[in-house]
Amino acid sequence: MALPAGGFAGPDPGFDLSANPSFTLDYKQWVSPQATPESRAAFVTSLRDTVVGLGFFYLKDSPLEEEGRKQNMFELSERFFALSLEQRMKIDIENSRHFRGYSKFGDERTQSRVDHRDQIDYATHDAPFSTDVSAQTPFLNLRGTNQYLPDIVLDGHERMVTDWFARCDELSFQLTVAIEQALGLEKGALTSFVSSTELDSHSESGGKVAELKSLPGVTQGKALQYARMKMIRYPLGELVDGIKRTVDSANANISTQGVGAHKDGGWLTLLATSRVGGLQVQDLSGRWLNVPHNEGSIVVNFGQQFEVVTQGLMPAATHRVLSNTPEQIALGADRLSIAYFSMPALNAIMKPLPQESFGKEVREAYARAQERWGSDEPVSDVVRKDLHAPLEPFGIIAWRGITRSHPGVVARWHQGVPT
Ligand SMILES: O=C(O)CCC(=O)C(=O)O
Ligand SMILES: [Fe+2]
Repeated sequence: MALPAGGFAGPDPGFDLSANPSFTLDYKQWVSPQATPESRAAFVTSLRDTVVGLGFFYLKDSPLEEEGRKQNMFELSERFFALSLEQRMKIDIENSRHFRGYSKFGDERTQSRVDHRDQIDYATHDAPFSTDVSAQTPFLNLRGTNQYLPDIVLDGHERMVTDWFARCDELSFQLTVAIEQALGLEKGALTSFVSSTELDSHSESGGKVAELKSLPGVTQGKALQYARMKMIRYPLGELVDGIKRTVDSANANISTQGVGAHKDGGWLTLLATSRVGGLQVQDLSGRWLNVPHNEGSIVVNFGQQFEVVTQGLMPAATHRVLSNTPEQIALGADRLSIAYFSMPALNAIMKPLPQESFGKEVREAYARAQERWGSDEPVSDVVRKDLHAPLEPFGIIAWRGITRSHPGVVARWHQGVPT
């Protein structure tokens, strides 16, 4: 197969995803007044190639770019991180048994090593389950309300985050519809279990990739829709908020781990970046590729439940963020990002689809990807099946992922609860 324009035949540590046009998809081809059946078909074809080949791509001209929305969110993020630590700690994540709120610098770990970032976590805003019910089913503690600073301290916090979250919900739904087509699946096969949009309003069939587990305290047949979002900062400097950057035991250098190598645990991630780079994705052969900020685009990638459903045909991309690197120090600015994670419903049991359900185009695209990256078996810095739990509801996986990232919340609210 001919290499795509921009070529990357051999190992090239400097390879940059934005340099190759085949990794940028145009959302206007899929949803916009100008979209035509031909442009929609072209979008589905490009999506199939990027999803199967890497699982990481830029999406340009999505609604998140409209009306200055993205700039306004980054401006909100800058205002938040400019507040004193004392003010930021008013919404400390440890105040919340639902794992929502601010985590200070150095509090999070990936693969047992410290991540050098601080962030606010949000999730679908819902009335919490009673403590009786959630004691029986610990992951029901994930449902609940967010923490926001009052407008007088951070003007627009709740309003802007709520708006961004809702738009990401809709965008992730629209992309999931496109993915159903890219995989040759029936309409509703995926959307009915992964979207935060109400089940019945969109789906026609459903029941293909998951079933809902009945749980005490939960109405039979009701999907517990759930998504998360984070506003993240990767600050420069060896000392942040009085906390020291750690030293890498392997080489005695100051750590550049912004967030360590991982695969997202859920379904689909929408990541808005600011101009400071540092994000990298691992290709199928294990090489790290740079994913710099691309003006007018967000980054989209897939989580491990996508890997489960496609039986590994579409591995979730392993990625990481380097921070406080010489390039970033030269730029003199912190990296900021806003990540939205769509997930299966908490009570959905995801089922691998039989291989025959994928169209032959999918298998062909996979063969092309293996050739492109020179790899038969995907190589990753993350253990295989990290967050897979066959025959268990997704909530168990979500609970496992979040409890290992935030031991402080577990110590405060969930001592003795299985994680
Ligand atoms: O901040 C970024 O650019 C990536 C964040 C990320 O991968 C995550 O939080 O899962
Ligand atoms: Fe991630």
